Amino acid sequence: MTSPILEAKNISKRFGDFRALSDMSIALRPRTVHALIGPNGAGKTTYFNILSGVMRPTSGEVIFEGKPVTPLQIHERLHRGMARSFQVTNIFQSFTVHENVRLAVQAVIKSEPAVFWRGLSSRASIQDRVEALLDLTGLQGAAGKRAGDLSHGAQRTLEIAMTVASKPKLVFLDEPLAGMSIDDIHRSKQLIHSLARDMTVVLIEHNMNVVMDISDCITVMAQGRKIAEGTPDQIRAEETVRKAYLGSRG
Ligand SMILES: Nc1ncnc2c1ncn2[C@@H]1O[C@H](COP(=O)(O)OP(=O)(O)OP(=O)(O)O)[C@@H](O)[C@H]1O
Repeated sequence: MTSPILEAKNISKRFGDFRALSDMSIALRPRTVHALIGPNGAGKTTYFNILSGVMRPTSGEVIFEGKPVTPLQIHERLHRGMARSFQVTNIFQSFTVHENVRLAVQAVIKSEPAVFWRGLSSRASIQDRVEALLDLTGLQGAAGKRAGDLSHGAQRTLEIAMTVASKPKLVFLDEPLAGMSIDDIHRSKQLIHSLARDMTVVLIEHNMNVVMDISDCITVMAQGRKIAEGTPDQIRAEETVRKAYLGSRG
């Protein structure tokens, strides 16, 4: 079996006396889509923040490609190949789509070790990378538009283009399909699938139909614990999952 690209071992998180996460372990296989789901307050965001480096755990360890990354900051994790989306607030609304993507590519070149970006510092290769990202995300047609004039769905897609500018090996997407129209959801599902050809995708998503469609593996959380994990078919068949969701609605 392939070694996991990311592992979390026995992660716990306390906020004062409140235990938000208890003993959460996970192992992500390379080039898969892995979803975190669970009722409101289950601890998904806290776990996501700890895995991606926004927050430190109270105890436990995060390991990327066999090396501990628990104490590393986000930018240090980016150097290793872990990227995370930060919602549309990262987009420059008055700049064009092309300019936004170019800025993301240039920002990575500035911050990355030369070895990672060797051959990508010339103007032509920056342009090539921008075109490749626009192509990947289907945003070529909108390249000259002001980002602020895009639909919500297209802005989220732009955010993904900017997040993967660094060619990460692992990308964290926080509710990438939230607030999207049906058409946008369909396009974004295909985009997430195509990302997983080159990288591992970890996402939090509330739309269960989408999660079932696009995930290779799903971790179900409730009250700060993992209550189930498996393929969409395995999760559908889990009685504990049904109970957790019904419990949260009832
Ligand atoms: N900074 C914090 N200080 C205190 N409690 C917190 C903090 N962040 C989260 N919590 C609590 O931890 C629990 C888990 O929150 P978290 O946001 O991780 O859940 P979630 O599964 O992402 O929920 P949702 O689906 O509603 O976003 C909640 O009870 C929340 O109130």
